[in-house]
Amino acid sequence: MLEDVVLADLTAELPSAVRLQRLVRTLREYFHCGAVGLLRLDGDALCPVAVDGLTREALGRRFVVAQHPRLAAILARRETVAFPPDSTLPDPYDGLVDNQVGEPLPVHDCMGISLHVEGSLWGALTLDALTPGTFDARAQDDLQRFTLLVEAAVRLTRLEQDLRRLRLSRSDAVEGDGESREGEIIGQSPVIRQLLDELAVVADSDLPVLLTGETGVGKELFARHLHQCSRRRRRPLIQVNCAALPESLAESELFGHVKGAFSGAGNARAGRFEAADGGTLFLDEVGELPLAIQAKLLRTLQNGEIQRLGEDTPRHVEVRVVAATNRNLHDSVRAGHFRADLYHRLSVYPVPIPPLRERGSDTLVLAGHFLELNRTRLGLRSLRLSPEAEDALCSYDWPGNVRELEHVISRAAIKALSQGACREDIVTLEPGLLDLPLAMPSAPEVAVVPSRSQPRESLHDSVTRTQRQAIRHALDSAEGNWSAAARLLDVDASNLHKLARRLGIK
Ligand SMILES: Nc1ncnc2c1ncn2[C@@H]1O[C@H](COP(=O)(O)OP(=O)(O)OP(=O)(O)O)[C@@H](O)[C@H]1O
Repeated sequence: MLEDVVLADLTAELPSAVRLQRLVRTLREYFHCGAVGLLRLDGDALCPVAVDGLTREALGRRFVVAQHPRLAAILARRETVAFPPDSTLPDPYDGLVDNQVGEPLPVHDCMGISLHVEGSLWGALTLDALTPGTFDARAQDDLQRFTLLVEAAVRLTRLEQDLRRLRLSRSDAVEGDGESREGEIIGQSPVIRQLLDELAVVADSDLPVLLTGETGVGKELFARHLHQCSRRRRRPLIQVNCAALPESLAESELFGHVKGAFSGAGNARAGRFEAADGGTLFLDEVGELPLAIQAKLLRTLQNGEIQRLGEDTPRHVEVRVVAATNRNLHDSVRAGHFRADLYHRLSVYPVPIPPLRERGSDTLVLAGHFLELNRTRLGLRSLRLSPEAEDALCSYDWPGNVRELEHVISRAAIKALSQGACREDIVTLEPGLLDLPLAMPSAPEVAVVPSRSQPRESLHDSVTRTQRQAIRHALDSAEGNWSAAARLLDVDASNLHKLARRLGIK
């Protein structure tokens, strides 16, 4: 029964975007139709918040109601409005239905109904069926009946969003409620909301996803979120950092090996692909994968089979691959460092994660989140930013993105505490406290001329000291992540490793 399925989803602990996504999918299955859209009224336009059977472009659209007579007719009434195949009114989804490949919609059935939440018009639900006659009188009645459930799901989502907003707006944190959770995606800016909506849609498909974006934007966090939102969430999520895989071990790490496959292979071992069977394999920094392994990865993506090193018989694996990179893979392909065919396989669904500087007020929302985490860790009653510190955070460019912000706040909080800045249990972060990390020098700026206090330092010593400083600083900023540090210094990760070893940096 449709009611049972929807009710189960309403009471299950699901991210709200996933709940709405499952709802439209359930409706599409129940009504045996080609596409279902749940649209929220935003000013003069209807904006899809969950779709099934429509292309991803539909999600980013604003359908201005006055330009779409079908939508206007649906919004004008409180009961099901049906458009039979002979209706002359244009369908707003022309070219957006998934199997249309941009073709105009053929003769089809359509029906829709307006949705009301807390007494006011909220939006609309639309259904399109490519087989005329699908939406008979009974289907129209059913839609009317189920609308109550759809409205309940929308109301629940709204309540959750209000609660979340309330929680985040309490920058003046009250006594320890410990509600700020690590690993949670924080952000209310339109770009992040749209991103989350998009991920909710793609999560349930098995399409490979390629997350791109600068260092520290949260690619790993979003990859985890994608897995959590997918039907695979009870199965493993296995992460592989491709930059940390030495070429000699990469094959056995990914695909496993049999006993004696190479010297040192004392026992047979399953690789990461097998470990991720039924779940998700997250290939972080995929742009760093050695070319020889790229060919093998491509084969696995093509036929779903892996071959353990030293074994002849292939094994079948059922794995969804999510990859991430902060390189421009187009450039890597052009430079011959990345296979074009693998690039096309991995980027079936590319998801660019926006840099922090494009997320508007999210900088302060995130700062509030990290402050709250530090407050709990440091056992403080209250911790807040001074207005000057807020201004400084907002006017900074954040080349290291959210990771850099996280560090800035942690350092500033600890510094404030260590300097005894506590007054009646309230710590105010003064702007000066942010100066050090905010002025994070890029590599060339670190290369300072020896100071007067070291007049006899040789050129060699001076260079070594500067290199050491720059590497430590970059590693510190990148939280010990070598590839991220290499990117901050604009050097190759393996060169950085070599140089660090020579300089005695562990
Ligand atoms: N929207 C967000 N909400 C809360 N925390 C975030 C958010 N985005 C990123 N973070 C935090 O910032 C840090 C860096 O994120 P993450 O490691 O996912 O970035 P990344 O893009 O994978 O970086 P890199 O390319 O350098 O590996 C992590 O501690 C993560 O939890």
